[in-house]
Amino acid sequence: MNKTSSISEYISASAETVEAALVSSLPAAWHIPLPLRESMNYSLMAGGKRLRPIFVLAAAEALGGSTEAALPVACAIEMVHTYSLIHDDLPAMDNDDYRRGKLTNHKVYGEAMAILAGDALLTHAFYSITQAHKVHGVPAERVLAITEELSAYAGARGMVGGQAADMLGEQGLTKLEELEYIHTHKTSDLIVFSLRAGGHLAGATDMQFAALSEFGHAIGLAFQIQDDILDIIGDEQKLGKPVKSDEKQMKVTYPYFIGMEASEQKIKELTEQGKNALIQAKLHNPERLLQLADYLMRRDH
Ligand SMILES: CC(C)=CCC/C(C)=C/COP(=O)(O)OP(=O)(O)O
Ligand SMILES: C=C(C)CCOP(=O)(O)OP(=O)(O)O
Repeated sequence: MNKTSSISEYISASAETVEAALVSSLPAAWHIPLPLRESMNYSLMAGGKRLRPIFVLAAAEALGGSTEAALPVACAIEMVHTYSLIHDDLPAMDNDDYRRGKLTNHKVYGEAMAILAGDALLTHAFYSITQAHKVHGVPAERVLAITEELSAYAGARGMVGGQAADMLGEQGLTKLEELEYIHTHKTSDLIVFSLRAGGHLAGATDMQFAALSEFGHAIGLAFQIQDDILDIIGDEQKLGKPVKSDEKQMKVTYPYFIGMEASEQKIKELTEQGKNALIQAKLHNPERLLQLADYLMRRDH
């Protein structure tokens, strides 16, 4: 992809590359019960913006690394994200019927198979990461660091912890800091992981890792606030999932806490803050990451 293409063209081309890799990520030769294989592929191949894998590729590129070798890690984070959406939609959690413009996984395959598809996608993500070393020759110590970070950012002290706090918060949040904790872990952590994984693949320095983390944290918070705004004013067709879902579940969100205008202002501030952190780190080629941040601030799906 040449440097002068627009950010939308860059996103479409990167998403296509990721999807091609995802299609063959679950080997056809493996003996897997058919409904489980279908249920995994149903959600994995249902579309979605592929934002997190694009961040892996763009971060590797920002540091002059290979995007080809980054693909197994890009696929891995999309598998973790997809598992989290399957489980988030279950009756025991958000109880949603539509996701990515299609019926949710449990609506098609039943709750038991949806839970198992999520479990299998999470497990397969760790297998996929090993392929960065075995197939693409990424040094084992870099793959080890990525594995350790995925377990941290996706697990109990990361996304799962954030989701648990979100569930507990439905009983009544009183402080903005509590909401920020939830967003940091539920949403930012996978974005921070994606950027840092790109950093590991390309051999980032400590200063570069710090900038990638700060950028990811800020962009992740802005992303979740935008998600909550779109839940109020967004278009269900474009989003591919129901709106007014937060209100239905009486979820306390940024627009509820500080109002719509202040939430939009907060998104702008966080985006600027994230971009500044990146600019100061003087990466080799940060353009795409900076453009992605601006693009996400204006997104409608
Ligand atoms: C361990 C699990 C299940 C994690 C889920 C994490 C997550 C970010 C869910 C979607 O959040 P949301 O409910 O705010 O978004 P949406 O509007 O897409 O449902
Ligand atoms: C963290 C949130 C808000 C869940 C939805 O994430 P995305 O908006 O990235 O979902 P897809 O495009 O992958 O479906």
